[in-house]
Amino acid sequence: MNTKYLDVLAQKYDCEEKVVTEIINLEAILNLPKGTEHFVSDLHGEYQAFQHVLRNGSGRVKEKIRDIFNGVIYEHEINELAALVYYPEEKLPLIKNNFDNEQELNQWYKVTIERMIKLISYASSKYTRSKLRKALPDQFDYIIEELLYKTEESANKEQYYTKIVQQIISLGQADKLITGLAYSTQRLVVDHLHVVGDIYDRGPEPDKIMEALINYHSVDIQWGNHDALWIGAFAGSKVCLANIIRICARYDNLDIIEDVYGINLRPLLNLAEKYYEDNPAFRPKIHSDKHTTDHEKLQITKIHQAISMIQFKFESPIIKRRPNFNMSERLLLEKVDYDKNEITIHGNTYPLENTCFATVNPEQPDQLLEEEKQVIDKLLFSIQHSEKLARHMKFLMKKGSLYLKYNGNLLIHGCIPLDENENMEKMEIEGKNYGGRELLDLFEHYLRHAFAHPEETDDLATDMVWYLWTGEYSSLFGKRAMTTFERYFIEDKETHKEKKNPYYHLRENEETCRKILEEFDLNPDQGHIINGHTPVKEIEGENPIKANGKMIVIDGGFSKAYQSKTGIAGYTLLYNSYGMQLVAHKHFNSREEVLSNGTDVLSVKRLVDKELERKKVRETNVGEELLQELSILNSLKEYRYMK
Ligand SMILES: O=P(O)(O)OC[C@H]1O[C@](O)(COP(=O)(O)O)[C@@H](O)[C@@H]1O
Ligand SMILES: [Mn+2]
Repeated sequence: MNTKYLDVLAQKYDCEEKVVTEIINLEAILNLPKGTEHFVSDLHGEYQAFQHVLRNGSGRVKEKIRDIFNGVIYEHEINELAALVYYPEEKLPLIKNNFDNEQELNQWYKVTIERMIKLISYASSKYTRSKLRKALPDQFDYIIEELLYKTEESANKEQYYTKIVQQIISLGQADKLITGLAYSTQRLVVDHLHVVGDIYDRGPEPDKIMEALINYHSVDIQWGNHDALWIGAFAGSKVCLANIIRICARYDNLDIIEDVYGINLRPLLNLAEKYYEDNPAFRPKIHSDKHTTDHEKLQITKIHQAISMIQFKFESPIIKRRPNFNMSERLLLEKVDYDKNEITIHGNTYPLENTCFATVNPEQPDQLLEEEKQVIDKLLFSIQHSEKLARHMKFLMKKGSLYLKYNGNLLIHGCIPLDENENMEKMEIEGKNYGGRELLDLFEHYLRHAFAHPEETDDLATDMVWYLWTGEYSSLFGKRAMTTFERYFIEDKETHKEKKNPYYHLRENEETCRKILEEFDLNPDQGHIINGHTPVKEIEGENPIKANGKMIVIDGGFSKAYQSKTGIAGYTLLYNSYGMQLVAHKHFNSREEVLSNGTDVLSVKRLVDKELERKKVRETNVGEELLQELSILNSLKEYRYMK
């Protein structure tokens, strides 16, 4: 070990006792049970449902409450306490309304604070004191620690405890303390959160999800295809930019672009008003809780057409300058017979409907009008100068990656592209063939390069981000081609089908999954692949746990738009020291419902895997880092203090 480095370290550990204390501390942590990991995916802008799952820890909060209080307090009190932990600010006034004198209220405060302290003590039992301290609300950490370490047997202590609580109440601090305790409990119940992709698109509040993640104590993100699309737009890809606006228009979510991220849509609207009319294929999908007027709907329909046509035009030059993307079949504007209003794809000719080709020059269909170019340039400028979007995208980059190896598992949104014979599919990039892990690493390299060079709009890295959205060997897309054009303009549904990568049926086989885990240097006996991206259709009997438990698919559809297909409202996965449990969530109606009757969204749990022995921190990613630190500290001890 480099002695210079040890000398620097010795400044922090300037006596033997300090080194020894830290060594003992790390050893102790290594022997604690591993913290609980929480996996979610395909949030698709559904902030309300997501934040509920975060607050209740996919049912963990209720479970802990039951562990302590089942048979001790009434069921309605259990529900009330749970609702208080999830939504303290909203629940407190509701409860307080029930009391008509101060004495009763104070008694309730006393009992509740005591119960919450018990809950925190239980929820933190597998953590060190230092970790617990970090989870406590700053302004009350001293007081809570005092309350936590009171010993029930001692009468003196009991008095002391009662006095503290009385003081808190009489000083008007009880609500704040209860709120702080509630958030600490939420935090202790889940140690680390994994978001396995697709935060953006379709739903109304992706920005709020981003804010929640930014404020979350410990999180990582595996990018989904929709997240990559947003990153691409911010990184200078005009075709990605057109896509995100198209999807927002389609789902009646343009306010995300306009109000949340502050992008002026006026130039696009002007263009849309000039060239487009009403068109049934482009009317927004309206959610029931939105009050969009007919006039607004018409405007959105026009914008939707304008931006879709811009998108199709931008696709052509990329396809032409990147022959290795192998997408010439997707040069659809060139396959249209503009006189006959039909298109020939794969040798079949189809009539076109709901077309909106007013800005298309049949001689050169991918040519953008000057106005279209100006609109997209202005949009790109505003997107890249939105402070809020910059903050969100930087966070996606900082915490995100294309895949993650974590505690022996492989987390990936989409797939590992495979051929029918289970071989890693290879893609040629700059004269070399890449497959499997190597291909994914290269994709990630390009995405990061594109992000670091937002001024480049047509280079390979930027085009590659779009490829990740829609290319046949993209690990995020996992399908052969995206049939957006066909779905707007061709009636025959056969043309709408998007053929999935063989991965999606091969992943049912245990052997395939083991092979993939090995490709990523993971132990196939212990590891699992955790996937999002493809909604599991419980309704049709599909099982999210595949390949003898090696493969877990957790996209159950937080996305409201997909819930009729899946039949549930999303899966989440919990992985604690005892094993893995999959939770299927029923529809989340509203926080009001949870608040008023305290009943939770009922969740069904399924055991995926049970650890034979309780898993310790030593066997985790964090443990690996701690072991390294430990070895450095041991070197320091020998070098400085054993001479
Ligand atoms: O349901 P929509 O809005 O038509 O979107 C369909 C498109 O979304 C995709 O499924 C990609 O989105 P997901 O990652 O959510 O599956 C495309 O394959 C498909 O073309
Ligand atoms: Mn996806």
